[in-house]
Amino acid sequence: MSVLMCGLRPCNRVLIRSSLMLSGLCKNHSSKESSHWLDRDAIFKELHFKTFNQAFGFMSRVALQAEKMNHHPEWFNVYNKVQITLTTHDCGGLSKRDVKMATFIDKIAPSD
Ligand SMILES: C[C@H](O)[C@H](O)[C@H]1CNC2=NC(N)=NC(=O)C2=N1
Repeated sequence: MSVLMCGLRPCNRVLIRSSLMLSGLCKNHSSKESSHWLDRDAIFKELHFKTFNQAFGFMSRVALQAEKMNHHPEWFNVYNKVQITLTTHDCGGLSKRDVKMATFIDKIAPSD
């Protein structure tokens, strides 16, 4: 954990981490010595909403942005919770598109 990430809000830490990693552009740090567990470069966030309708409305906005960017989240929704994983499948790791999508999501997501 770099000194940059200590003391920052989790979402800022994640964005700082992904920006640091992106300096190498799409580096895939998959661990070769793992016992077949998938180790991937991705960023993850869980969002909570007051209602299912608000959660679904948020997902609709992200879906439109995903189509506009041609960059789609991996996500799971149950009732008022949305779990989002961002990674770039074309390069098997993180790219600037993930940071752009995460920034868009942070702008429209409800504050903690
Ligand atoms: C063919 C199509 O343009 C590609 O598969 C796009 C679609 N959406 C995508 N979404 C994500 N997260 N990563 C990709 O590499 C990607 N590639």
